[in-house]
Amino acid sequence: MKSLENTFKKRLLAGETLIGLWSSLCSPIAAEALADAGFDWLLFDSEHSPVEVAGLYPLLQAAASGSAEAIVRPAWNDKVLIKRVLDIGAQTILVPFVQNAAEARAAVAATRYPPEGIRGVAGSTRASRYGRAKDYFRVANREVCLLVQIETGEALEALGEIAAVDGVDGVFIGPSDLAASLGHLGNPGHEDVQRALREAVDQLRLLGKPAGILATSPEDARRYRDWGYQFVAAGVDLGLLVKAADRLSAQMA
Ligand SMILES: O=C(O)C(=O)C[C@H](O)[C@@H](O)CO
Repeated sequence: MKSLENTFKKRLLAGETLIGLWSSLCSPIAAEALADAGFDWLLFDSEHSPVEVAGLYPLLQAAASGSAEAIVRPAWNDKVLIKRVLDIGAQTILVPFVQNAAEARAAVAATRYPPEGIRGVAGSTRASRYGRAKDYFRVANREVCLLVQIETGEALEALGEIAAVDGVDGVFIGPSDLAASLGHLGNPGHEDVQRALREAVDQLRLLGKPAGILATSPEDARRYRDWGYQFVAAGVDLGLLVKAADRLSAQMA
């Protein structure tokens, strides 16, 4: 038995634009249903949802049969959390709150087995197909896709050095946190924030590093895609559910 190829990474590095959905629901039923909704990727967020590593496991299992590639956002740039998320079979991870090149290098090291990094070794995990993937240790480092998240003005200042870190495959800009950091909490649509988002993608394009972002409306998602963001979450599952429920109840009022 062979290791699974990371097709998200392959497509991203080939320059494809990949449209995804952000998942905060922490529901294996929702994960299974959404994984076949036609998105290229589905991100399970354990930073801003109540799911822990044990709860991520059934989400990854549920999404595995679908056409969307699973991505996990660990709660923090923490080598233990990253190791545990990789062990349960996530191949692509989005590491939040990376502020400078040193933090980006720490994230890279956490995702790599020695000698390239410091990831701890487990014999039988979902990642190694329970030890049956004979090529696993040979290809594991290569198949990890590391996306790092920029969330502050300080991190934007360091964008060039973060993007240049070997092993960083893509840079995701978090509009909500960036808005807060730039003094516009709750208003990522503010012109200062939008200008910063546009300048960030322009800079990343010049550096040849894929840029990602989260939108909460199709209009925003299309605009970000048109600006050159290459992996774009077009919405959040919980938000979609709430909007649809509110609309239905209003129609019945
Ligand atoms: O800054 C952002 O934007 C994010 O990090 C995404 C948020 O955590 C949130 O909107 C996800 O539901």
